[in-house]
Amino acid sequence: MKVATASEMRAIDRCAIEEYGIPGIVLMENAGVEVVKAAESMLAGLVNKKITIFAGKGNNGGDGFVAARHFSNKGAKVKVFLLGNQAEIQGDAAINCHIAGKMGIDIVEISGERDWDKVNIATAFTDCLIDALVGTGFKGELSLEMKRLIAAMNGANKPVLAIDLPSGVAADTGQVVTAAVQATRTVTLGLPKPGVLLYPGAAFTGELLVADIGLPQALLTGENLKQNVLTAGHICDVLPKRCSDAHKGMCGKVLVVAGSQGLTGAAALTSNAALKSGAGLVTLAVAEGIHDIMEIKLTEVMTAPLPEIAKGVLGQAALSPILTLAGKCDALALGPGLGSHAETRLLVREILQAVDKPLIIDADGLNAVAETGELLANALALPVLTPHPGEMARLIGLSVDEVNQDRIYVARQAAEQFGSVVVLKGARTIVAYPDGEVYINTSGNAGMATGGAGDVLTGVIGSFIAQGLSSHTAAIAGVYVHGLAGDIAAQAGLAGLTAGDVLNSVPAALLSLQKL
Ligand SMILES: NC(=O)C1=CN([C@@H]2O[C@H](COP(=O)(O)OP(=O)(O)OC[C@H]3O[C@@H](n4cnc5c(N)ncnc54)[C@H](O)[C@@H]3O)[C@@H](O)[C@H]2O)[C@@H](O)CC1
Ligand SMILES: [K+]
Repeated sequence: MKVATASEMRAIDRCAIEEYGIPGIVLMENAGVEVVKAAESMLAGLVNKKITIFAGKGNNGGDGFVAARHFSNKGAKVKVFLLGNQAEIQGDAAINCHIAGKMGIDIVEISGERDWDKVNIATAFTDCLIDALVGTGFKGELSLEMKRLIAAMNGANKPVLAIDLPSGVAADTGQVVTAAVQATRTVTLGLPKPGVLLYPGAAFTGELLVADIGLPQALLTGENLKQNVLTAGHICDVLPKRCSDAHKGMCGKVLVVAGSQGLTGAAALTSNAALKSGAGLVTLAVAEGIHDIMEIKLTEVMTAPLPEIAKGVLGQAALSPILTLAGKCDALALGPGLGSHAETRLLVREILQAVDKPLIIDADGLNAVAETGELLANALALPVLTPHPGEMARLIGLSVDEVNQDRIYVARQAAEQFGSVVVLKGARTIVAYPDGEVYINTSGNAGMATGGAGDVLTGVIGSFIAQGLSSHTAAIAGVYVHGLAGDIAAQAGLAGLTAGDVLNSVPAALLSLQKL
């Protein structure tokens, strides 16, 4: 499913109205009806239920007035609190406000303190609150009255249904500057907005329903919409398959260049993840000082000792053997736990210049890339970069906060700048491509915020590339499978989930996707 920004959604609405001739008031009617359906199922019926609607003066409030009518028709007791005066409402929202008034629905214009008393009484005795304050038209800082209403709703301890997105959540980024409605359920209209998928907005959204409000499918699936929700449907048909007479040499060979003194686990996790996600042969190239340890740690992975400049630290002398090993492999996973020695960074840059195999670059490999990103533009296959927000911040010279404020924008910029697929890790990992296409991942959980989880992801993506997937497909497949493996592992409990648990659940994740 596509994801639409506020301006894209406005353009879709406009096109539906002006080009297709669907009256805006029909869309608003459909939106209100869908909201009522969602409330009806949330409350297990509406007869005699007390419903309190908080409406703004825009079209989000208009949806609320439509819902008020249908709630009333279904036997609910409805009260609408309007933030402003009825006379200020315009267009379709004004028409629906007028009809609701004609139907005898109690509409309270919030102006003085006595109205706030009414708000407090209503929220105390209501069965459900409807947030129709503001949707995609939210701009700037919340007004004081809006903040006060949001506090009243959040303090009521009642089920809250938000229309389109919880008021206070920025539609395009998911940012919550001061406050936002904490919804139990959100009915988003037409297409999800980034704000209901990205954190912190996603945490305010509650259960997310996407409502069909009658917009033409062609508008909801247009190629101009560059954001997508990444789900199993995108990848279950493209995952690598083994033929029944397969032998190990046919199933993808991965070279992992990773690990250093004190960071041997990263190398082990990446290599094992490549095997667990189906690669036939995996070779780990490490500094000779840690080679014996890796031989003990790893059973199925082959290991290659390389010249070192200090114990466990690779330098430029490792270039030639790495290129020889890479020549025999289908993909190269570079970076986890390599360390930040200046000569190791130099080695990474030399590898990037000389290697002619598809690359996935993570962790310390990325820090080397930050200095000479243009090297990637000439890579044979589209490289895949997998930064966490800290690494992304270093890659593009922003702070971590700036990265997290607009994860889609930042990932997209980096993909364009480095001519690579960029996987910006974190809750709701973003996969961005140089042409601006973006996927927002939906698998995974908070238990995966644990050391080594990223190393596993690198191994999975490297393995998929080695098994013949394009970097383009391997990135989204790897991200989704990795999250799903984490979800399977989390069935035994979120707390204490380890990267090793994620790794061990990769085969089960692949199996469950094959069954779809
Ligand atoms: N044809 C359409 O455009 C449709 C729009 N729909 C609804 O309309 C919404 C968008 O409507 P609008 O563009 O009218 O905008 P909204 O209704 O989302 O917001 C505009 C209102 O919010 C207030 N507001 C904005 N920022 C504020 C802030 N920081 N503090 C306090 N108040 C603030 C404005 O003063 C105005 O009253 C969608 O989210 C959706 O719910 C649906 O009815 C479907 C059809
Ligand atoms: K809302």
